[in-house]
Amino acid sequence: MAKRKGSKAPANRQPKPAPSEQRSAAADNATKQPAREAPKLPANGPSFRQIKADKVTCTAGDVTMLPPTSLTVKPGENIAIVGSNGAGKTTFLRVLTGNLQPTSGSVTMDDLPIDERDAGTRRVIAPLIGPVAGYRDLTVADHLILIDQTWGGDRDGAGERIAAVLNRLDILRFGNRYLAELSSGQRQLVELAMVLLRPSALLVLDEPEQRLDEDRRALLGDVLRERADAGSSVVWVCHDRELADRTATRIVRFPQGS
Ligand SMILES: Nc1ncnc2c1ncn2[C@@H]1O[C@H](COP(=O)(O)OP(=O)(O)OP(=O)(O)O)[C@@H](O)[C@H]1O
Repeated sequence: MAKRKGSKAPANRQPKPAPSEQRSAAADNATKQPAREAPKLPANGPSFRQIKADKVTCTAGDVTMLPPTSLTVKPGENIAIVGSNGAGKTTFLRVLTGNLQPTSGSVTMDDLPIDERDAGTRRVIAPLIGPVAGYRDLTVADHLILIDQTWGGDRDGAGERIAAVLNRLDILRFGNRYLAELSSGQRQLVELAMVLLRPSALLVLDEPEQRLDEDRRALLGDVLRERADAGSSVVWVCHDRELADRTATRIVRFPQGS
């Protein structure tokens, strides 16, 4: 039988794995790390001196989505925003992260305007606001590798970094699952892993305690405290007042002045 020209690999050389196989190998490494006492996650991002929202408002037609609100965030702060449904908390997080332009007022980082399309803004702020879209045919570890590599992680260290985040959130065993194979609480933890993994100096989280049981809420509190202790900052909306009280360095009630 005729052989196709050049189809035979040299005997002393293994064929190179396809990029997708390389990624899967890294994913396997990420999920095969031995279970151990989860160490604290290192602070892993750039820095800022001050992020300042100055009298921002948002309106849509005759609806006031956000009444005048001001907030200054400094490194190491862990600020929990609390308040009733419809008070404008999510709207404020979107304005703070540069996802939504305020109708009036301004948001600046070190005196420059915030804009989520700007790479400098995205390097500093890691938002988790609303549901995260995922790929049906990528596992949890595959998603994390995508994020790690997109944010410039070195390839050799990816498995270890991903295992550390999964381990810290006690979800290492779900690394090889598809997102559709997770419970809503497990999915919430995976989405948290996605923002914890990437470099940032400010985490902005909308109700990260949602769908978590009591133990996982306590774990979430520990992880957020660690981030702030390491000099990173956190601004999060929380409907669990007890968790907010024992976790945050500052509580801000919305609407302001109420
Ligand atoms: N796209 C929109 N168009 C018009 N009004 C909106 C829009 N999105 C939100 N709103 C309104 O803006 C106000 C603030 O909404 P927002 O989601 O910021 O509240 P919240 O404090 O996060 O509430 P919750 O605690 O229920 O999550 C609400 O009255 C809401 O109905």
